[in-house]
Amino acid sequence: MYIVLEGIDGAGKSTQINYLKGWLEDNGFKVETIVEPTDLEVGNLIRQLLTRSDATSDTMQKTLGLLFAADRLVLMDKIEKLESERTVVISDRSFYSSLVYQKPQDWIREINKFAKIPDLVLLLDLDVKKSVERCDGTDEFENEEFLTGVKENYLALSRENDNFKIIDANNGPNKVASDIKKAVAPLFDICVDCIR
Ligand SMILES: Nc1ncnc2c1ncn2[C@@H]1O[C@H](COP(=O)(O)OP(=O)(O)O)[C@@H](O)[C@H]1O
Ligand SMILES: Cc1cn([C@H]2C[C@H](O)[C@@H](COP(=O)(O)OP(=O)(O)O)O2)c(=O)[nH]c1=O
Repeated sequence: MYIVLEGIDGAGKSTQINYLKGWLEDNGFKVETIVEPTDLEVGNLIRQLLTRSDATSDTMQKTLGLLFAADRLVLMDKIEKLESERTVVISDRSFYSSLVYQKPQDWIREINKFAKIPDLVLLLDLDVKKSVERCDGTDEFENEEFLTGVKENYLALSRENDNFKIIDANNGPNKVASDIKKAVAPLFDICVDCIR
């Protein structure tokens, strides 16, 4: 099982992944978490480029698109191996992030053709103003105008793909965690009514 948390910067992905991992482990499942970009060589290069003032330029967005795809490629074997060992994989971001942050979208789809399609995408939908408030502003993407476009792109993707479930990330952490559990429970035959 390959589950992905998506959402704009500061939506609560890292926070919720830890809750979800613990809950699934309490229900008897083996769980591994991964994050994009990785902390490997390509991922570290990406994080450096994200702080450049021209990070949102057309050329840099194409460069970043290629680098994110290269960084992701390495993860595909890891996901395959974990799934073969019946381990649940929960990822902080996926190729959907490239589709909503980079452009042109048809080209991004092309260079990510290798990427595995998640069984479930939990889109943590947060108000853009809250996102900017929560972020430290180190990367160029963390501005209201850019993230407004990203949020719209996410919602468009959720309308086009039936593996997406939208979670209201404007609520407190416990309510968000409860909504995520209710969305995930059916995949694991866990009783939804037992979730507080
Ligand atoms: N539901 C929430 N309500 C208020 N603050 C939150 C919530 N979830 C996370 N935060 C805070 O917002 C910031 C970003 O959370 P994080 O989980 O790192 O988001 P992401 O991984 O999506 O960037 C952190 O300071 C975290 O403590
Ligand atoms: C995986 C991925 C991330 N990103 C962006 C989203 C974030 O702004 C940044 C990742 O930096 P990060 O600090 O991990 O942000 P977040 O905690 O919000 O995930 O890279 C892309 O633009 N394309 C991608 O394919």
